[in-house]
Amino acid sequence: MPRISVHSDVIEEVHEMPFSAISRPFIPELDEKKVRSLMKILSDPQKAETVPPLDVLWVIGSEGGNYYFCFGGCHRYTALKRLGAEFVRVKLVQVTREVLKNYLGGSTPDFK
Ligand SMILES: Nc1ncnc2c1ncn2[C@@H]1O[C@H](COP(=O)(O)OP(=O)(O)OP(=O)(O)O)[C@@H](O)[C@H]1O
Repeated sequence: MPRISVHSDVIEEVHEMPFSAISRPFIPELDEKKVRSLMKILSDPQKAETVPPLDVLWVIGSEGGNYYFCFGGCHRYTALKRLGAEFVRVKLVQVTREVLKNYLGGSTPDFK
C-alpha cells in the first residue's frame, strides 16, 4: 500500500463549514469518557477553541462538485455530532480521488 501523507500540520487556515456536508464512512471506536469531556469543553464558548479543528479531506469532482470526508478526530467528531453542531471548525486538506481510494477502496465514488 502506498504511503499516504495527508495531514494538516502545514495548513494554518481554519474554516467553518456545515457539519452535514462532511461524510464519515466508518464507525469509530470510542472512549465514552473522552467524548463526554470534549462535549463539555465544546459547549463552553470560552473554551471551545482549545479543541483543534477537524481535518477534512476535500475532493473536487470532475464537474466541479465538492466532497468532504473526515476519517480521524473520532472523539471530536462524535462530540460535535452529539451536541448537534450545525457548523464546525475544520482544516481542509485538498486531495485527489486516488488518495481517497486508500481509505474507501472499491467503494470510492466517481466524483462529479
Ligand atoms: N477535555 C478534553 N478531552 C480530550 N481532548 C481535549 C479536551 N480538551 C481539549 N482537547 C484537545 O482535543 C484534541 C483531541 O484530539 P485526540 O487526537 O485526542 O482525539 P480525536 O482526534 O478527537 O479522536 P481520535 O484521535 O481517537 O481519532 C487534542 O488536541 C486535545 O488536546
